[in-house]
Amino acid sequence: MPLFINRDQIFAHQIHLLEHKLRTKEEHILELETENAQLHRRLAECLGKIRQDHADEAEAQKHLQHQKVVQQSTRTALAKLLSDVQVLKQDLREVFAAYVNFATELENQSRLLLEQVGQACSALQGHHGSDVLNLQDQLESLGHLLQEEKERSRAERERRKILHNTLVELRGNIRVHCRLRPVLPFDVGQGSTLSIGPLIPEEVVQAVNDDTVVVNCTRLGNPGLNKMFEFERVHGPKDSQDAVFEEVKPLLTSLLDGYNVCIMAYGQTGSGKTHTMTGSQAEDPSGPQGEDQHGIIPKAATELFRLILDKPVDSYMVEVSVVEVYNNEVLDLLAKDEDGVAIGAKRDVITTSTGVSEVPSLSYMLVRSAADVMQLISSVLRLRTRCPTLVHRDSSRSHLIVTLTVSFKNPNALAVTQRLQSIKKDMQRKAQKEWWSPRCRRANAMARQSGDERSASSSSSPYHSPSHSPIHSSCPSPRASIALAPFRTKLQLVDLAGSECVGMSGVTGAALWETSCINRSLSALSDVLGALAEQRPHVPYRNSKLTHLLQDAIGGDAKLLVMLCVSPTQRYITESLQSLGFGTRARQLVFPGRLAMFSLIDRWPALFDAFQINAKFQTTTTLHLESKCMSALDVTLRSY
Ligand SMILES: Nc1ncnc2c1ncn2[C@@H]1O[C@H](COP(=O)(O)OP(=O)(O)OP(=O)(O)O)[C@@H](O)[C@H]1O
Repeated sequence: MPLFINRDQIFAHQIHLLEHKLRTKEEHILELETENAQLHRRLAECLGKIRQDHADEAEAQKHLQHQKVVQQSTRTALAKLLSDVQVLKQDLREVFAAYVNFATELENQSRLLLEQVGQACSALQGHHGSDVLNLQDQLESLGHLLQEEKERSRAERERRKILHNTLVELRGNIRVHCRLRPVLPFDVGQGSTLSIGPLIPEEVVQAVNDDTVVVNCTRLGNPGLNKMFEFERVHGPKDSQDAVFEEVKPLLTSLLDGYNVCIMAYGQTGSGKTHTMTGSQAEDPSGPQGEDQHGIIPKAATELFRLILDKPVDSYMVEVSVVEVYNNEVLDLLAKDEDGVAIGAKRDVITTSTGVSEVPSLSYMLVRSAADVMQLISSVLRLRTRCPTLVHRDSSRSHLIVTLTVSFKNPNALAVTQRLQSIKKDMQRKAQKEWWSPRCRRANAMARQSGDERSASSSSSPYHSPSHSPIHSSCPSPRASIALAPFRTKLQLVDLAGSECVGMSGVTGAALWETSCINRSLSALSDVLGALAEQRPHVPYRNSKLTHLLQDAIGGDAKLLVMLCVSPTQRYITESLQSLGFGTRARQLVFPGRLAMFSLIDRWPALFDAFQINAKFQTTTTLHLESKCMSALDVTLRSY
């Protein structure tokens, strides 16, 4: 069989072999290239490392160089320091040597000086010993004199204090303050047909200073005539509620001192009585209006509880009663029916056997804070009788009397207040029976100053009889007289109904009857003040329920403050003059205060005993007080 070798196959085989070889070579080349690349990379790394080593070496060289420099400078500094230390050591040695020298020298000098002083002293004692002793004696006696002077000035200060308190107390038994309200829109508006004034309100009443009001009466047919009225304090239209209360505040202290206190607002309708007593939002005096807008009642309650806070815990208890006097009837505004609804029950006023006015079955509420008081009052104020008048659309037609009764449990306070109460009753008795003669008083004082105290006091003054002295005779010893029951004083806060005339208020029918009742009770109040001022034996307290209710607060040693509220415009000039006249008459009650002053002079010894003041001081104080009282009386009499 022929052997055919296909050339194409051979070529193909060779090509295949060659391609295989070529691939193998190419793979070998690739491997070599990869190896070459790795070698290149390692070479680069080695080169980098060598470069880094070079840099590190350079840095180390630099550092070494720096170290060498530092070493060099340290060595130099150390050498300098060593030389300085050597110098300092040398200096120190020199200073120490100098100090030793100086100390030795000083010691020598001191010794020398001491010797000289000793020599001088012995020389002085030898020559002037008696002078020194004299000087010492003089110094000692001057010390004694100084001590005596100090003692005298202390006693004088005490004396002044007693005198001041007494005079303030006696002068202040009745005070009249006046408050002018600002001109308000209703001073023109409605009722202009009845108005006697012009449409543009003309201010005719003005406060000229702190204690004087002037009324321009030109339009009343007195051309160019100005009437002047003086009161203890006059508040102008710009005076705030706070300023008004500031003048009233001291009465709260008197209340806790054991005196009955009454603060009443008097004036025609719309003159600002309710604003002054309760604040303008009368039915919610504890409400959102600022405290500076509160009237005397809330502020007095706050002050009372503030004062009580300073006293021992639980030594005082405060109860509130609220009544209104309407058409000469007393209505208990705290009385409630079975359902607890306030009804304003009718009550009566009586005078007890001890001469105190009382309202049987009157409701009292125990209060523990001013907020309690105001909550109570605001809850009953809506019951108060009101009626719109031509002058004031929210006119109160009744007298509102808020009474805070304070009960004292403190026996010391009780002792003092009981003594004062006894004196008060005694003075009231005497003031009603007898009339004081200035000439006799002056004779008494002069007689007593010349030492004849006993004869003067027993012969001419009706107030000197020991039988009338509550402390000497009618009262048992002070301690024995202290009753166990708590002692009570009353703070009566009164918002009187308006004192306007019927024509001005424009009321008719039932309201006319109301107005007539209001005017009658106010005139009864005026009569009571008049009777007290004139020292009439009978004071007509019982002519009206209002005066009967306020009996304990008017006269005697009770403190009464009448706040006259006055509208400033021409339209109300007649009412304003009437109010100012009422205030002026009330002020004349100062006179019984003077009587009380002399009644008290008779009782200085008893009072001094009560307060354990020593005998020598009693004598000097009595003489001093009497002479002061006499001059105060002379001034008063001249002003009458
Ligand atoms: N000093 C005052 N400052 C600002 N407003 C006042 C002042 N006094 C009174 N007023 C305002 O005058 C108005 C009448 O005052 P208020 O109700 O106090 O009179 P009133 O004398 O109590 O009258 P009434 O006897 O008729 O009850 C009220 O709107 C009150 O806010």
